[in-house]
Amino acid sequence: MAATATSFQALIQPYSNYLSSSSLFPSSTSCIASPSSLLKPKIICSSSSSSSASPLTVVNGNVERSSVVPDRKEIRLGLPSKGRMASETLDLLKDCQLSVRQVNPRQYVAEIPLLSNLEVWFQRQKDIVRKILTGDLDLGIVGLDTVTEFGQGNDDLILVHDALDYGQCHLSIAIPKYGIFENINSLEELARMPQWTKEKPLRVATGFTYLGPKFMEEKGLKHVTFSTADGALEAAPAMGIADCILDLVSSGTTLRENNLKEIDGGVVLQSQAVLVASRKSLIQREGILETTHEILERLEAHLKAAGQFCVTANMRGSSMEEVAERILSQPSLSGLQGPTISPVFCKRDGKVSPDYYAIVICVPKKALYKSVQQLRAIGGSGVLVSPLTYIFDEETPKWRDLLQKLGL
Ligand SMILES: Nc1ncnc2c1ncn2[C@@H]1O[C@H](COP(=O)(O)OP(=O)(O)OP(=O)(O)O)[C@@H](O)[C@H]1O
Ligand SMILES: O=P(O)(O)OC[C@H]1O[C@H](OP(=O)(O)OP(=O)(O)O)[C@H](O)[C@@H]1O
Ligand SMILES: [Mg+2]
Repeated sequence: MAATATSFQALIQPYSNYLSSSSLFPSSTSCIASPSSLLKPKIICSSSSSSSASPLTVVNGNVERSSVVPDRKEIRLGLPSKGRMASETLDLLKDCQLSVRQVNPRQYVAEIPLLSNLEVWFQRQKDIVRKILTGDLDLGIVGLDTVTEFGQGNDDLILVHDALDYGQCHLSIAIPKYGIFENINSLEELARMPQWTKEKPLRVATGFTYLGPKFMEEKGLKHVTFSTADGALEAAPAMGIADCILDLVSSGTTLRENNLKEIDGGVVLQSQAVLVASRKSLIQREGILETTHEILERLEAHLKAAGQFCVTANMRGSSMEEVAERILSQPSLSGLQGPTISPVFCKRDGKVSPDYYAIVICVPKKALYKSVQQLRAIGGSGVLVSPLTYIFDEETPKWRDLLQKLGL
């Protein structure tokens, strides 16, 4: 087993079994057995209202919950209260006709009028994850990085939708471009540097005090120590506080501006916004499965539609089959399940017959112009392009997955 010559060393070693799993959500992992939870003292507080009540254990800000969900009627959904995910989350819900009605921005409770048994609670992202674990929230929309860092492999967290298509970033190690790191370009090379010893370990600055040590341990890096700060981590190497950082990257601008570079094999996690839920809530709380099903169906149908345009065009031809053959001869015109073709009837010389055909296809947004060119090439005219609100599949694949995860 790899040893880390640090203040983490004593903490990591006894828990190496928990750290060695490569799965994000190993079924047997407990959230209390983690290096970061052990960084802070366990606070044991007794309930003052009842002498017989069992003490609450607060671990790394997470209150361990009982196996029974708190007794309340409403289903609670946590949404980011501020920051870069907040407005995009509200926009996504609005696009799914699930607009959130908030009386004023400083009020932390709101509603989605279409979902009558649901309360929305605006919270910091990490608190959404913590509160799902304590049972104070049932569902939440947050970044996968936050779920993974603060969920710490807890089996109660279930990803209902793992790709909401915004908030994309990755958690990555970055090292200086200069000095002893000039020719270092991979995690392997970083690990092999002779500079890191028991007495003088590699110093990593990160806000991810659970995932950081876990990743280094899994990659077999010896002699690593971690320090933490709440932001502007990119300054740490230049300030001499750390040798490298482990932080979120999206455009890469902050790294570049601070003379830092990513390295091969240094990505810990790819992240985007996800819908997460408490397994216990999903199983025990009345009405939650129906509400989750509706949210999930709308999300999936909207996300599928968001990448497509609906294209209609007119086309002359001798029959529907002949028109279909011409359309299907073009690679960008096959639509979702093939083209819809309807005859457009005209009266000529007193006789009603199909004069031309109207075709309807779904086209990926990225391929729109190519599709229009191909339509024209086979005699299409009067091409109309409109956005799509939803594409409902016969069955929601993610719903099937969820039922399977719940053993239902
Ligand atoms: N470039 C990025 N940097 C940081 N987070 C990003 C980036 N791009 C997307 N994200 C997502 O946004 C989340 C962070 O949002 P934000 O910075 O608003 O919150 P925060 O500052 O971490 O929250 P808090 O103030 O509660 O600590 C990340 O967890 C991640 O999922
Ligand atoms: O790759 P980029 O697009 O440059 O984004 C990455 C930066 O954005 C985040 O910081 P944030 O803006 O949240 O400020 P913070 O450092 O105070 O956390 C993150 O911690 C990085 O510093
Ligand atoms: Mg930052």
